[in-house]
Amino acid sequence: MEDFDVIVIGAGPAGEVAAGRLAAAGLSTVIVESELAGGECSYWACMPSKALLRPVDLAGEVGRVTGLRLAGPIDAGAVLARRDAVVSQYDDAGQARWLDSAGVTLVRGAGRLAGPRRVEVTTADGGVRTLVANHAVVLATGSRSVIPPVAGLAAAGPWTNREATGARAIPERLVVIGGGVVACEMAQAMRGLGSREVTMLVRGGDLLTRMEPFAGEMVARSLADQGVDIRTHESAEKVERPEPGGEVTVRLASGGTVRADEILVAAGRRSATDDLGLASVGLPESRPVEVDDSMRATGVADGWLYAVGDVNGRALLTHMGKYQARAASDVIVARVRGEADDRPGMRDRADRAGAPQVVFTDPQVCAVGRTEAQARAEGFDVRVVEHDMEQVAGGYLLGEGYRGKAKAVVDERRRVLLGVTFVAPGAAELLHAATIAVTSEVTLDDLWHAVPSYPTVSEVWLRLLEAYGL
Ligand SMILES: Cc1cc2nc3c(=O)[nH]c(=O)nc-3n(C[C@H](O)[C@H](O)[C@H](O)COP(=O)(O)OP(=O)(O)OC[C@H]3O[C@@H](n4cnc5c(N)ncnc54)[C@H](O)[C@@H]3O)c2cc1C
Ligand SMILES: NC(=O)c1ccc[n+]([C@@H]2O[C@H](COP(=O)([O-])OP(=O)(O)OC[C@H]3O[C@@H](n4cnc5c(N)ncnc54)[C@H](O)[C@@H]3O)[C@@H](O)[C@H]2O)c1
Repeated sequence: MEDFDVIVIGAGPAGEVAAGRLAAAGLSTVIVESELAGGECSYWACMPSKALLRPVDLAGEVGRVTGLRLAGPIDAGAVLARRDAVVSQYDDAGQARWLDSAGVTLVRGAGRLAGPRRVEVTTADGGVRTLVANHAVVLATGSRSVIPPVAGLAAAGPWTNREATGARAIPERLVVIGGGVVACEMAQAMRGLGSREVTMLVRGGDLLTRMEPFAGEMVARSLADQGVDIRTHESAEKVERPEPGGEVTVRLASGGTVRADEILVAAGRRSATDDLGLASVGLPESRPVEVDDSMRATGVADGWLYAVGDVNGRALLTHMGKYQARAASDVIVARVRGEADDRPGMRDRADRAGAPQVVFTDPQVCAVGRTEAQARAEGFDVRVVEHDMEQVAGGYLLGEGYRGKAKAVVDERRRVLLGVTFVAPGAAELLHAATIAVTSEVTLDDLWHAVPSYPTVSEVWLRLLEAYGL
């Protein structure tokens, strides 16, 4: 039996941030990892997907600038090699060194709760190590892809985010199940990198349904212009792949058939809580771990269990998992020291207000706070202002055919922003200004004095305020 002040299970971004901060505060900290330190984000999600999308994005930009022209198609082989470098050739030695330098003990194996403050780790050789926490256990086990129960789908060996972001070659023909973030980003990447046919099967009528409706519409238009075949109100009824790795045939609910070389399932994710021993501490299995705003698991006596990142289901985003990890670790340290545990940084308020997110399609979708529909459903006195971003000098200058749209959702009672969405090429870096305004509840009258430079796309802020009537 080995004892530590805190045990963290899962060394993805959320777990690593929690462990690093706890160790920096002087608590003896162990982190348990069953695969690669760095987690889904580093090897099979954020990092490789953005490495694949970056050249596609830039090619789109070049295509809009008069006088510039790509010399030929994107060199997909070089892009895949660059992706391999971005994921450190799927080797976590660098992350392990960082943990070591931060004073965190890394234990490799699958962690499982075995009663209060006790974790059993099954190691690669089949051995079991028992760890005991003096103060707290932090669950940071992330999430896994959902494979819908479509006949023949699981047996067809579909791609999930792992195989798509880790592709060894670009498939000639790809069929994608889903219309969410992974589906849109990967459809864009594969088409841009050379797939001849990309077909998206979208259950409902729209893409990116958690965003403002115009976001999904603009991304759909752009994907269609690039040759992606988007089939809305369509789903796979049966999947056949007689030869492993051979052609896939998808029978559609509407009666048709799509044939492809690969099938990507991008139908959402579920918290990685199977086989985590949650029942041993009285929590339901196979569900997100419910937490309060200090990230403490609800319903666990003595409050020693915390959950950060995808595993708690609050916001499946790396930056939000890391934000939650900072709150949880500071709270744990304060509670160990007997200090106030409710200082300003110690409670999650950003998730409730609407986490910021960028979808790295062309155009990029950047949103923070509530959508108009959410704000109305929550009973706010809502007013909406919108502006087309190509009408801003900075946008117009970015290229021929540049199109963008901004929308702000205003709380009329307080004259503050409840949410902002930008959909435009290269808009990602615009988002943080909106995040500051929404989070800090800056009044529109104060925003008026934040003068955007000419001629930048940020002048859209001025246009939104003018549209409001300032
Ligand atoms: C294709 C794709 C692209 C994405 N792009 C973005 C993006 O651009 N920006 C963004 O913010 N988010 C993005 N996300 C979401 C992002 O990847 C996740 O929100 C993030 O990885 C969550 O971090 P985490 O630390 O909670 O979990 P994870 O990154 O999933 O890490 C969890 C870790 O826990 C380990 N683990 C699990 N169970 C055990 C166990 N029992 N014992 C020991 N170890 C265990 C796992 O091996 C893993 O290393 C993307 C997701 C996908 C699928
Ligand atoms: N740039 C980013 O920030 C980024 C990029 C990728 C992923 N992510 C995160 O990862 C998470 C997972 O992404 P995702 O795209 O897998 O999920 P998602 O929830 O965004 O989209 C899931 C899609 O699958 C569809 N779907 C669900 N069940 C289905 C079924 N049975 N049959 C057919 N279609 C079905 C949904 O209608 C939806 O279109 C997201 O919550 C997102 O926040 C973030």
